[in-house]
Amino acid sequence: MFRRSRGSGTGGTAVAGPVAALELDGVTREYRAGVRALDEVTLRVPAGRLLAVMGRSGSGKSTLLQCAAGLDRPSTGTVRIGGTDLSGLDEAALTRVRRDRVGFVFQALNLVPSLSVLENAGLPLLLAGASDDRDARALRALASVGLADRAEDSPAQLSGGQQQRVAIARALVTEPAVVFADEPTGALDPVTAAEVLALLRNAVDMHGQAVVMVTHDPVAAEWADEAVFLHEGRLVDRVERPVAGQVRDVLRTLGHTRRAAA
Ligand SMILES: Nc1ncnc2c1ncn2[C@@H]1O[C@H](COP(=O)(O)OP(=O)(O)OP(=O)(O)O)[C@@H](O)[C@H]1O
Repeated sequence: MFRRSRGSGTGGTAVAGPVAALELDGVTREYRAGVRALDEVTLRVPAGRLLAVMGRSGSGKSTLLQCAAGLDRPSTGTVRIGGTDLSGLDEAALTRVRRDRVGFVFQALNLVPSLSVLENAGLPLLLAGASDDRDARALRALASVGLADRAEDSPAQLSGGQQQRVAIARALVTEPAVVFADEPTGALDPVTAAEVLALLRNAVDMHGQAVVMVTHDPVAAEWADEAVFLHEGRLVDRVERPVAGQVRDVLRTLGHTRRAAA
């Protein structure tokens, strides 16, 4: 059984200090003029911290993740990854930041079915042009999620939880400073979800990575050092060391249905 534990953390999202793994300053994203999917969001995620991003459907969570990860450009405001201001980068430089400093885990697993588990885990290294030690690094990443013995299988031969662990190995293989996870446990049963969350927690506690995780699940949020809450694009609340009951209360206050906050 996995036990939830937390590292010491290195301060809240709003605390100034040494260069943060991720910083958003006044980030606004308008898909249509006058309609703000994100509205002046400011937050700071130091290395060694797991942040849960919560809020009802349509509150801007995915938009925040996309802007923070350099997959989308804010309308106004600044995103910095490891101190690098993304707005100053052209597409090629932005691609390099995404490739070298960022890892992604999505609910839709998007493993490549025609590639082996090992090849999937090593894909970011292939895209980065690393050749010599690609398989060894991919195997190490697979070992870190307990799947070294499935390296030669195809993704279809694995369970949903195992596939999500491959997706985590793939996100960690480049040893990125920041890992973004969009509903990483949304499709998993509670035990398998706990295994996946333990892996993200381990990345934070053992390797000092920053993890930003979108989740609807108050129990998943308990694995975070801090939960922040979006409402109509605005960051309206934050809870240090969240516990599920407290998170449910905040979600209800923000108009979550009982079912969504269960
Ligand atoms: N590409 C787009 N074009 C126009 N509007 C968009 C686009 N993407 C998102 N939106 C709008 O921006 C707002 C925030 O959407 P977003 O997907 O970030 O919310 P969310 O909190 O992630 O929702 P969910 O929990 O349902 O995934 C919503 O009103 C949505 O309709």
